[in-house]
Amino acid sequence: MKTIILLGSTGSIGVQTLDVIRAHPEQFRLHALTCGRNIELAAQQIREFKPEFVCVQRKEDEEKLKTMIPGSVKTGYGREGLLEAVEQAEGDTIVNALMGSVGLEPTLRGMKAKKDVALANKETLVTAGHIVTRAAKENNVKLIPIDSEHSAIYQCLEGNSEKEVERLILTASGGSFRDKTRAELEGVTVEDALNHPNWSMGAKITIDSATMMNKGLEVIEARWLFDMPYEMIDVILHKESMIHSMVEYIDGSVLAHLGMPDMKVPIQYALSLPDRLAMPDKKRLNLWEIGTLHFSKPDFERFRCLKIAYEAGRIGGTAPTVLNAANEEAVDAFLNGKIQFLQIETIIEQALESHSVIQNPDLDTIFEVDRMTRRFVQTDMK
Ligand SMILES: NC(=O)C1=CN([C@@H]2O[C@H](COP(=O)(O)OP(=O)(O)OC[C@H]3O[C@@H](n4cnc5c(N)ncnc54)[C@H](OP(=O)(O)O)[C@@H]3O)[C@@H](O)[C@H]2O)C=CC1
Ligand SMILES: CC(=O)[C@@H](O)[C@H](O)COP(=O)(O)O
Ligand SMILES: [Mn+2]
Repeated sequence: MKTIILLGSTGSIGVQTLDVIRAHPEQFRLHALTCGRNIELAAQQIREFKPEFVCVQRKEDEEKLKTMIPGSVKTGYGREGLLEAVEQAEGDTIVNALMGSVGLEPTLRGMKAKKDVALANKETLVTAGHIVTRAAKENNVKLIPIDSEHSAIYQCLEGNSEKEVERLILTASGGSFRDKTRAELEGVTVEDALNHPNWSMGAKITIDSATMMNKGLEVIEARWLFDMPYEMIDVILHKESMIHSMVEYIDGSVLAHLGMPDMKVPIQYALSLPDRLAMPDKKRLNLWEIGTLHFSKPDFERFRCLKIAYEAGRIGGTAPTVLNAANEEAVDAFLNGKIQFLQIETIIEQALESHSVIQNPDLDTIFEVDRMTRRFVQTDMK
């Protein structure tokens, strides 16, 4: 029986993680959960899964939540509450399904508390990949990818020597606007952008997918998870999202991971590996029904965020921290109707241009650069 600490239980990945736990009560038990502001859903989850510790984002919500759940459940709120959740004595594995760089500190504290981390929260690796991967090694804990592309690559690497890898190939759907020209992106709406063709996900990642910053963040995520240089990480457009990613070896063999787009599969694998558990109700991939899969090379001028992310990744140091923080702020502004879709990339470029990169930053520097970048973007948008 594995005990789970789930950060971000009310989000898209969080809810699907609970689906996996529900389906395998003999394998997994929920020890703690955290949510942001959706305390109604959290209260339902608490009544069903009976965790011993729960945390919400705001103090006023903690008080409200206490009136909705059994008095025996311990509660917390905010940053301290998140850290208390990951430092619980019980809990083998943390599932980090938080959105944004708020997930960084809980990941590091959880590793220090000797917990394995199953990571959906890619922003953590983008903003401080060198610190997170070092913490995993120093504390001798596992850092397991949940992101579908990285789960695919992880599986395609299994049983093979990393020295024989020629390149990693991340597949990209192209997002909600994959068939639009750059000119057609002028004036697209939030509603259109949130309409992802293949995946039902949280709002922020769905916008990232539409700008293709999601793939840029994933390139940086892959660089840290698999310790590969950017020259060995490629992106290919594949609109069906059925090949989840590939690894090409030095003999020309390409290993791919295929399946229907469904995040429960990589979530379950991250919790059960090296074993695989059954998923009886899952819609199976029938290639004879699908017939044709499509592939093309991404145009870096059309998908400028992908180019910007590669550049920031290659510069290194605090550049990816700025990229991530500026993107989080810009996407939030777009979702709230404050800016146009194409301004997202412009804002990120401006933030990067005005920043003097610090190489090999420590954690305090990362936090400071994250804060300063958010302030820069917010001031710039006024
Ligand atoms: N959704 C997907 O299919 C995939 C997601 N990912 C990655 O997984 C992560 C989560 O994505 P997704 O589930 O879509 O996101 P959602 O926005 O759906 O969920 C985010 C979760 O984090 C909580 N949260 C947000 N901000 C805070 C905060 N400041 N303090 C505490 N809790 C907070 C939310 O709480 P509440 O809602 O209660 O406010 C919610 O539970 C992201 O990094 C994303 O890139 C990766 C691959 C696929
Ligand atoms: C499900 C998942 O892992 C997402 O990150 C997904 O990959 C988004 O799709 P695209 O970024 O390829 O549109
Ligand atoms: Mn992904």
